[in-house]
Amino acid sequence: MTIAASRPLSTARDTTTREERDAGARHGVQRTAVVGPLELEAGGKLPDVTLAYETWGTLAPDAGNAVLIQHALTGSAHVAQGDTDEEGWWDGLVGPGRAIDTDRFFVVAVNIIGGCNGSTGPSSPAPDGKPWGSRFPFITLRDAAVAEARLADQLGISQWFAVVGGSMGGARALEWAAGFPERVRKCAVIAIGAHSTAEQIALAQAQTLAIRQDPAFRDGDYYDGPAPEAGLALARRIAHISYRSEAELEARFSRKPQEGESPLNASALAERGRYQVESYLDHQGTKLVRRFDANSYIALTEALMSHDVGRGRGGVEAALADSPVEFFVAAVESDRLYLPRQSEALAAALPGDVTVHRIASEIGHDGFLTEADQLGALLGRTLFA
Ligand SMILES: CC(=O)SCCNC(=O)CCNC(=O)[C@H](O)C(C)(C)COP(=O)(O)OP(=O)(O)OC[C@H]1O[C@@H](n2cnc3c(N)ncnc32)[C@H](O)[C@@H]1OP(=O)(O)O
Ligand SMILES: N[C@@H](CCO)C(=O)O
Repeated sequence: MTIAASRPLSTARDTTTREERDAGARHGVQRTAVVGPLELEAGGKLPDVTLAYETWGTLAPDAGNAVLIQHALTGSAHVAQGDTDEEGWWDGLVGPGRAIDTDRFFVVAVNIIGGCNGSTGPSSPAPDGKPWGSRFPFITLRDAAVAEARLADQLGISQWFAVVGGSMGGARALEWAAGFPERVRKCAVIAIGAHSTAEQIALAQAQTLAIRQDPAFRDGDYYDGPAPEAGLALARRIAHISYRSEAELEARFSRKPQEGESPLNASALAERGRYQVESYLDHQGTKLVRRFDANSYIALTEALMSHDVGRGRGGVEAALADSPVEFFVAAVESDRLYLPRQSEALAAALPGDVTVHRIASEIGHDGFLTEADQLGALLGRTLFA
């Protein structure tokens, strides 16, 4: 088998301490690995990349049971609860006896480069010891796959049994399949198309501008002062509307006022009470601000804007037409951000007759998270049968 190693293994080193290594033997506990310098697709360079990752289950002697799970925009490597107290974001799908059965598979999840959950990102120290901030280079999802391939080398995994992801995680999975076809047996691409569309880029730009125009942003060098929380919260509101369907928002909130507030009764504009849906979006914004870095939000949103599996490969069809990978494609029926027809177009570009599985949900894009049981049933009778 050809291993498309991204750089010599000798430059990659695992820097986990003894204690971290012992902790890493427990499932769902974060570990880190240094995978060396990374020349980036768009021309920049990261001198020494750290990846945070978690694992569940046991790697088979032939390393043939390894599954890589890729998180979405604001996700982390904590896919499943494992031996920890913290719930995972795909607990319904990953765990003992689940569709991705950790009694059978060795599951790995990696925090993407550019993120803020343990891997090298804008809030990490640059070589001068100060946070990267505005100096953090532009990264693409392809760069992320290259870095992750080095981690796979360190873990002794020459080929994944499967790479699975939803939303931005699906785009990352697709990048793995296109960039390292010999290293991926099966690939599940959920709630994402082959490339970002004009509307997805437009919505993303509104989000990044919301952050950039917050006075606290200071061109991204805000780590010695207040964070651009208002901008990040506004970005999340814009995004969250696109993650939920019109029908779900209407059924849940309609025109109801938030309890104790009156949207029509105010003596001044600034005092107007909120509709329930406004309060809900405020809450989603506040929650994200507590757990996510604004620069990472921009870096990853712009990486997702650049998503195009056909870039530099002669287009989407040429990138995938002769792929040896077995693909699974799924779309959420009510997704208004990553439309099911975009998943259909992806499937049409893949070799063979690839069915687009429909996740029945009224919720919208976030259905790939909320309908984990349904997705598990679909994966359990296809890729993971
Ligand atoms: C694949 C990935 O990597 S993604 C990683 C994980 N991502 C996330 O966790 C993203 C953030 N979370 C989400 O997007 C969603 O919570 C999901 C998709 C995970 C789950 O969706 P749902 O269960 O439908 O939750 P929903 O979006 O409705 O949010 C419920 C919250 O809104 C709050 N809420 C509901 N109505 C109102 C209101 N009128 N005013 C204020 N808050 C409200 C609830 O109290 C609840 O708060 P809590 O989350 O702090 O407990
Ligand atoms: N709720 C998901 C949606 C993006 O796919 C996230 O925040 O990552």
